[in-house]
Amino acid sequence: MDMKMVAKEDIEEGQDLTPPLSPLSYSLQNSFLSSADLSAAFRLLSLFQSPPSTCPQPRLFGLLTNRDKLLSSEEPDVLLKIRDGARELAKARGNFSDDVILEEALLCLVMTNAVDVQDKSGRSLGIAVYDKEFSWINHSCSPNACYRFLLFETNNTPALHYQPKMRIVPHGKIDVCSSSELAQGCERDDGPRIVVRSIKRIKKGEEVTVAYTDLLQPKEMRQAELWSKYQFVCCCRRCTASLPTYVDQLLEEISVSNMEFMNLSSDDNLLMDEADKKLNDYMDEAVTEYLSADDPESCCKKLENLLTQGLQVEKLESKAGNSQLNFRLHPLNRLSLNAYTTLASAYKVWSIDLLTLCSDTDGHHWEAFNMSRSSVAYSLLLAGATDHLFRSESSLIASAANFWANAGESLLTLARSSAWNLIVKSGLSASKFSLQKSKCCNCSLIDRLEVDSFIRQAQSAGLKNISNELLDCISNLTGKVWSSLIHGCLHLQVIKDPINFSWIDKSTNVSDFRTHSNKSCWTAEIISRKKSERYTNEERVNIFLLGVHCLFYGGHLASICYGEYSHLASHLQNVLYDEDNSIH
Ligand SMILES: C[S@@+](CC[C@H](N)C(=O)[O-])C[C@H]1O[C@@H](n2cnc3c(N)ncnc32)[C@H](O)[C@@H]1O
Repeated sequence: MDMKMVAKEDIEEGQDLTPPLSPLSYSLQNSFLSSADLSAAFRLLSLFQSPPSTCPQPRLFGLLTNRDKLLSSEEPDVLLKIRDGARELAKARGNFSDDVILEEALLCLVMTNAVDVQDKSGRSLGIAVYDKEFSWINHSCSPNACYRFLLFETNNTPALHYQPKMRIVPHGKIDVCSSSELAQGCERDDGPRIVVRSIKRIKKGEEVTVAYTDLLQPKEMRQAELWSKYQFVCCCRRCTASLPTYVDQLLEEISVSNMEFMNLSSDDNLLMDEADKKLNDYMDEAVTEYLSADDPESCCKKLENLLTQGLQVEKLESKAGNSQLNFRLHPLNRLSLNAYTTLASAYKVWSIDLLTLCSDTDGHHWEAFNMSRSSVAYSLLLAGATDHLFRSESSLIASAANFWANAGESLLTLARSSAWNLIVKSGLSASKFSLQKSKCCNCSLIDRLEVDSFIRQAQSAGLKNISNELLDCISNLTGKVWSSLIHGCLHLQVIKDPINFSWIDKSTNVSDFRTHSNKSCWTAEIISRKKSERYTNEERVNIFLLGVHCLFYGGHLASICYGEYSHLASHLQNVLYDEDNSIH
C-alpha cells in the first residue's frame, strides 16, 4: 500500500510541521560522479548495513523506488538515464558484473524521492533525499504544506532556538521493516536540513501534501511534468475537478480576436494547440535571445508586441481559402505572467545599460528613469495578477509572497532614486523616504507596527485582517500612481487596474476579457493628460508608500509560508530600513 503522511492534530496555517530534518543523502555542487542523481545514489550505498545481494523489494530504507514503473517507461531519456547511470554507479563501487539491479533501484529511489535544494534566491544548488518523515509526503497541485531549507544555520541561529515537534505521522502499511537496512551509528547531521510548514489549516487525520511541480502552470503542463519526472498521473482535487478550476482556466486562456468571422469546427482544438505551441515558442525565443544576446531592448519590443498584438496563425479552409487568425493571450495566462517577469527584469537592465553606456546627459537619465518605471509597473502587475490567482488557489501563497516582495522592493528603489531631482523642481531629499517619516492616511498599520517585529505581530491573532487592510491601501495607492508608471508603455496602457481584476467576472466566460479590457478606466484621456503633467513630490511619496505596503504584505505572506525568521522576512526588513537604497 502507498504511504502518506497525515496531521497528528488540528493545525493552523503558517506552522512548522516537522523539526529540521537532515538528509539521508545529498549532492550539492562539485560531485565527482557526472550527475547529482548518481552522486546521491552513491552516498545512499554507504548507508546500508550490508547491501542486499539482490533487490526485489519495491522499497529501500522504506522509500519507494518505483523501479518497475520507471524501467517500463516509454520515455527513452528516463530509461537511458537509469541504464547508463546504474552501470556507472556499479563501476564506482567496484561492481563489474552485469547485475546492476541494486544500482538501478537506488537511482530510481533518488529520482522518485529527491528534492531540488535551493538557496535563498531560489537558485538550484543540487538535490537531497530525506528519510520517510519527508519522503512519504505525497504531491498535490493544491497542497496544504510547503518546505524550506536551512542551509547554513547552526543551532544558535534564532530560527532554531525552538525545536518544533513532529506534527505529522505516517499512514499506510509497508511490509519491509526497512530501518534495519540502515547502518548502525550512521550520523546524518550534515547537509541541507528541511522543515515542512502548513500553508492552510489542516485537520487532524487529514493528508499533508506538498507540491512537486510549479503550481503556476495549467493542468496539462503540470501533468506532463509529473509524468516525465515521476511517471505518475496526479489525482489531486485540482486535477480531477470535473471542469478546469478557475485558476487553471485563466492560466491557459487564449482567445481568437477575429473568431466572430469564422465558423467553429472540430479542427479548432487542433488549431488552438498549434497556437499555444507557437505562442510558447515565440516567448521562449524572445527570452533565450535576451539571456544569450543580452539585448533587453529587442526582448521588450518582442514581448510587448506579443502581449499587445497577439500572434497570427494560418487556418486552412476548404472552400474560402486560407485565413489568418489572431490569437491573444489572456492577461493572466501563464505566458503573460512569464512575460511580465521578463519585462520587469529587461526594463531594469535596459535602464542600467543606458546609464552606464551613454554619456551623462539629462536625456539619458530621463530615458533610464522611464525604463525603471516600466520595470516597476510590470513587477506590480505581476504581483497583482498572481494575487488574483492566489485568492482562488491559496496554495499559490509562496509565489504571491515573492512577487509582492519584488514589487515592493522595486517601488522603494524607484522612490528613493535621485533621478527625481532632474524631474521635480525643489524635489525631496532621498532621506525623506524612510519609514519613520512616512504616514499612510488610509491605514494605521505603518504607525501601529514596529517594522522589526512586524512579521511576528502580523502572525498574531489580532491582525487576522491584515491582508485585506493592506490590499485596500495597495489598491488605493496604485490608483494614484499607475497612470504615471505606465506612461509611454503601450501594452500597460490597456491594463485597467493591475491589482483589482474583478473585471474578470467569474460567472462569465473568461474569454470575454478583451471586451472588458477595452473599457479600461485608465483611458487614453487620462494617459495623455499625464503626459503633459510634471511629476510631483506627491507622486513620489505615493510610490514610496505603495512600496512599503507591498513589502509589508509580501512579508506577511512570506511569514506564513517560510516562517517569521525566514530569509525573505529579514531581507524585507533590510530593504525597509535601507534608506540609501537608491538607483543613481
Ligand atoms: C516521494 S514518494 C511519496 C510517498 C509514496 N506515496 C510512498 O508510498 O512512499 C513519490 C511517489 O508517490 C506517488 N505519488 C505522490 N503523489 C501522488 C499523487 N498526487 N498522485 C499519484 N501518485 C502520487 C508517486 O508514485 C510518486 O512517484
